[in-house]
Formats: sequence, C-alpha cells, structure tokens
Amino acid sequence: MLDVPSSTYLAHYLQTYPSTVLVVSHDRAFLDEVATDIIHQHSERLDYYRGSNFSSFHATREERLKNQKREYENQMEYRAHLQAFIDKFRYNAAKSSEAQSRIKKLEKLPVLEPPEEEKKVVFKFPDPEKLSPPILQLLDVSFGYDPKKLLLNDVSLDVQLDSRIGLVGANGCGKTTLLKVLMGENHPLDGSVSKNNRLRIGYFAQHHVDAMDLNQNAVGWMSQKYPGKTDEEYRRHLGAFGITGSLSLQKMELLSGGQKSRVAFAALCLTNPHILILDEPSNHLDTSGLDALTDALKNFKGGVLMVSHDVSIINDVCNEIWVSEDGTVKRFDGDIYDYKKYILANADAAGVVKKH
Ligand SMILES: Nc1ncnc2c1ncn2[C@@H]1O[C@H](COP(=O)(O)OP(=O)(O)OP(=O)(O)O)[C@@H](O)[C@H]1O
Repeated sequence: MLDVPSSTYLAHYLQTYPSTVLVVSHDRAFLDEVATDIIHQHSERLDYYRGSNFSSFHATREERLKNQKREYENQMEYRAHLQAFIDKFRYNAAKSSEAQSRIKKLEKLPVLEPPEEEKKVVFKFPDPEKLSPPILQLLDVSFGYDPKKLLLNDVSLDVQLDSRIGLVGANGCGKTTLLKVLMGENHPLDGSVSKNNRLRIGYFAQHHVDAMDLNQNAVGWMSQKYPGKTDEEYRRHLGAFGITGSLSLQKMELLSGGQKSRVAFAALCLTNPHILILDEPSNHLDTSGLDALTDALKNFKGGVLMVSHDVSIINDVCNEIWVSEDGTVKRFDGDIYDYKKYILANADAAGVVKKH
C-alpha cells in the first residue's frame, strides 16, 4: 500500500505523464489529482464520465441518479393514475372509449428500469462513558527495535476522548511501531506511557483481519470471541455493518476483503472502546464502506488515532496530523493537504520529483 508521500509523488508524476494512464483505484483524493476521465464499473456495465475527476464524477452520478429516480417515480404515478381510470370505467358504456384511449397511452409508455438503489450502510461505534484525563499519553518516549536505530525519539503525544489524529509518513518509518507502543506491545526504551486504568482501546489492523478463523462464519466467530449475546443479536449487529442475511452465516473464507473488514469493525464495537486505534482501516473498503466508516468516525464520541494512506478519509475525519520521519514522530502544523505540499516542496528541493 503506497504511503501518503509516495502517492503524492506518483500523482504529481502522472499529472504530466505524456501518454495514457489507466488507474484502478478507490483512493478518491488520488483520483481527484490524477484522473481526467472516469470509467465507473457497476451492475455489469461500464459508464464513461468524460472530463471528470472523482469529485465531479461523483456529483454528476448523484445528479443522474436523482433525475432517474424522479422520472421513474413520476411515470409510476402517471401509470397508476391511468390504471385507476381504466379499472373504474372499462366496462362503463359511456366512458369505455376514454378507457380504451388510456389503455393505448399506457401501452405506449416507455418501460423505465427502476433506478439502482445504493445500499446505504451506516456504521455506528457505540458511545463510550466519559473518563477523566490523562486518557492515553506518551511522555518523552524513545523506541527502536535496535536501540542504535531509533524510530521514535523523544515522542510526547496525548490522545484524548475528542482526539482525531491522523498519523502519516513514508513506508517503514515507524507508524505501526508507534501504535504498538501505545497498545503496550512494544515497551519504550526511555520515557513512559500512561493510560487511564479504565481505558478500553479498540485496535484495528489488517493482521487481525488476516488472523480471523476463516473456517467459521461471522456469527460463530463473534460468539466465540465476544460471548454473551444470542445468535440473533450477533446477526443484527453484523447487519448494521452491511453483513446481512446469508453473508453472516457463510464461511468467512468466502467473504471479500472489504466484507471481512466490516466483520472486524463490527467486532471492534462489542468491546465498547473509548479510543479507536486504526492501522489502515480503509484498505479493502468500497466507496459505501468508506463513507460509512468516515461518518461513524466523525460521529464517534471517543478518540481516534489512525494511520492511513487515504488522504480523503484523513481530511474528512482528522483535525490533527502527526508525521513519522527522521527517526521520530512530531505534530505537523497544518492539515493533510499542507502536508502533501510540504513533502512535494521537500522532494523538489532534493530533486526527487522528476519532471517530464
Ligand atoms: N518486530 C520487529 N522487529 C524488528 N524490526 C521491525 C519489527 N517490526 C517492524 N520492524 C521494522 O521497523 C521499521 C518500522 O516499521 P513499521 O511497521 O512501524 O513502519 P510503518 O511506518 O508502519 O510502515 P508501512 O507504512 O509500510 O506500514 C521497519 O523498518 C520495519 O522493518
């Protein structure tokens, strides 16, 4: 998965690339920067949106769907109106010719397909009870797997119940390492980690998804890992994350990557966390899953610390950016787009970004 600096360089490079480029991606910010036409694959067809980046494609599509829906509903209403007249006067000698003309009108109406209904999924992380600070704090922490090569040097970071922190940086610079220090999986070489002793953390990482027992179905797996509810309750809970009906009862090996992530998010909720620590949460999610996750994180009443390469979700959710670079992690003064400008400016100065 490309980190934010690399995808920023790549977008910059592709913007001036002299021949055609075909990109398959669900990274909305990347497509906004790079795309000049969008091909949307859905319901076994391809729709071409000429001259569009992701945002303009999305707006046009929404508008098209709205118009289609309005046209379809108007026609349905008109059909019902004609049909009511026909039913009432078909066998009435005085009105039967009018009824016949309405039958003809009805037959001539074009048959409209019902518009595709976007299946809207709404994720909801449960509201945690309040805790008094400090909630989760790093104080002057240093850590490296090799003490001579520190990845975190003198890091102080405070996660509160209202935090919305996005952690970014190049691949391999130490983002996951920092999360593991917060989770108590890595122990600082220096400095301290303090936690409120009633704190519950919900940790999402791809390796948790990969470690799920795929021979089980989602309901069985959940009831084993988080016992105490009826199967019906687990099914309802999974349903709220878009794992509905038979999906929750089939072996998880048959689920897509995004569906497995949805099961993992549903499971995360069952511990009623105060803080969500998310390592690349959006990797496998489709657009509706991404929108649902974004809204759920915005509405969550606890704190969020997330590592992501997805600029759109960071921009939508986070109000604080932390950058992992040069063997440490520091708070960045600006938003994610300022960060992208900063890395391009640095890369330009260092001659990293090539021009065509
Ligand atoms: N258990 C470990 N033992 C030794 N070195 C490790 C261990 N885990 C990670 N590393 C190394 O520490 C460095 C930082 O890894 P980390 O996973 O924290 O980076 P990251 O910023 O999260 O990377 P990415 O963006 O690619 O996920 C890497 O060079 C990695 O190889």
